[in-house]
Amino acid sequence: MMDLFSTEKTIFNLPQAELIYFPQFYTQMEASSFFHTLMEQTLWQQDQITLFGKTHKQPRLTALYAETNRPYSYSGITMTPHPFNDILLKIKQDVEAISKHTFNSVLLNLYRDGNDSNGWHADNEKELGSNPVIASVSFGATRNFKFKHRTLKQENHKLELKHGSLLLMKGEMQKYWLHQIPKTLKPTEKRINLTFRYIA
Ligand SMILES: O=C(O)CCC(=O)C(=O)O
Ligand SMILES: [Fe+2]
Repeated sequence: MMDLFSTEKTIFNLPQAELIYFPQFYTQMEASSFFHTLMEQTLWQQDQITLFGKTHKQPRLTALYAETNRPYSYSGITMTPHPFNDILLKIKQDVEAISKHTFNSVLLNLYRDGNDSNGWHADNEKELGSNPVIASVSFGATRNFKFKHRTLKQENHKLELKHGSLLLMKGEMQKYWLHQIPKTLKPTEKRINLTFRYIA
């Protein structure tokens, strides 16, 4: 049988992190089909976040899907997951096959345009355990993923996350590094990102 996804990959050599990028995890055709289905089927919501005592709307839409209905909290938001659907299960299986890890939840982000963003953070909630493997799949517009080491100031990088790509974050990345999707002034179409996680 023919492989539907390409295993062509770039491994970044970074201190205290393992980052592996598969630019064409899915073909452009498959990726476009996933994008449209996820756009329509996902139960998107926009949460309020409190930062420095002020309440704002989160600058993107999100949705959480998981195998259990236990609530998950991050950045002061508690989300109640929806059960996995067929398309999310299919992507989860593909990502599990290539990463040789098991995931039980996925957080989806919808960046509606260049004004939507995701600020500097690490995915270091204690339910994720000490060195979590996080699999990040992107569909739609290309956006810059920026990542920087918390203390080694010269370690400041960016990667363009493309339509149909997979980025695996492993090792001590969530302990020693921060990442973000900054706003952009360039006219930018919608982008959907899925981060698969194992929540204990
Ligand atoms: O949109 C992305 O590529 C990153 C998403 C992310 O970092 C997160 O949801 O924790
Ligand atoms: Fe993240």
